[in-house]
Amino acid sequence: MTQPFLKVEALAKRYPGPAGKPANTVFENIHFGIAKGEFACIVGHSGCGKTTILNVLAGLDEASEGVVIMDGREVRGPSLDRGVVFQGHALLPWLSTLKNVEFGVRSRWPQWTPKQIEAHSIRYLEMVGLGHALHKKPAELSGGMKQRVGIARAFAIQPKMLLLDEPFGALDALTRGTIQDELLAIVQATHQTVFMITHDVDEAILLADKVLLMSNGPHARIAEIVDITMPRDRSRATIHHDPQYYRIRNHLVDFLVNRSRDYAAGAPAAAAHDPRNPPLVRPGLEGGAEVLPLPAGAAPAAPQLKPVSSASA
Ligand SMILES: Nc1ncnc2c1ncn2[C@@H]1O[C@H](COP(=O)(O)OP(=O)(O)OP(=O)(O)O)[C@@H](O)[C@H]1O
Repeated sequence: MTQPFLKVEALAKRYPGPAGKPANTVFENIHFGIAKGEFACIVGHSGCGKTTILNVLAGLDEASEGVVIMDGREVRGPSLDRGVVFQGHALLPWLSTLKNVEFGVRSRWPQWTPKQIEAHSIRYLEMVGLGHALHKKPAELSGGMKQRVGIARAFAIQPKMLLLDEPFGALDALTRGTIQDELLAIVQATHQTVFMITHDVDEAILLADKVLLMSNGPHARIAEIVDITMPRDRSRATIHHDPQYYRIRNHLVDFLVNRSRDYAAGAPAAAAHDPRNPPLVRPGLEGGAEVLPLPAGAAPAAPQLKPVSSASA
């Protein structure tokens, strides 16, 4: 089997317990892979450790155990190979939109001339619809515009991997939808490899090739990996017409409402044994699970989810 572009093996994060008490294990036994050009979303309840995992992938935090390999090399510390967009936009307030993007571009290609840096930066700002706001300062921008600058800045350094920590979490629904569409278009055009945290199941289905479902903490793990096999040319306006949409959505929502807790309690996927429901999930290797195809005749109208392996991309 070919190695995934990003490989996460046996990752764990533990914080020391109070004197004499055992360590607090946030998550452990985390295994997954992301292929080049793949868009992976991670979903799970608050506090299960999603941001910690993203920070470890970014090289901004260290895991207590395990290893992250990207493009054949172990991740040890931050690098311009990985672009990060946080929920808070993290722009430099004294610099204009353009200068904020140029800052990253200059660090990436220090040998470029100012003209090259400017042209490259403008191209990415235009991609997110900010060609008209190049010289505005962050304070003059709306929340959505600031987040667009963050996205343009991250894409402009052409990272090998883009890490997005709930980038649209603070935006109103309309703005969020528009930027989701823009992100979808840019990712389709650039074939960017992406790891994104979201709490929004619909956002995950719209954007992702696969969704990693984390069980509740402590001792959280990747309980299931769901391949989103709907055609890649998705749009918010039409995605719910796809016959797979509600089956996948119900599966993800049911995980968050019921199974995430069951996995945490050590009794995963009780629904899988209910004869009224076709088996959908079975535990996989190393703490993951596979989403299985429907048995023949179980739900003739619903196209099947592609089987996935828990420990590889
Ligand atoms: N310094 C620390 N000491 C002990 N526990 C910590 C420390 N820092 C973080 N944690 C714990 O690690 C857990 C994971 O935090 P993290 O922010 O990664 O979760 P999350 O899934 O991203 O949550 P959210 O969805 O709310 O952003 C939390 O339960 C938090 O209490």
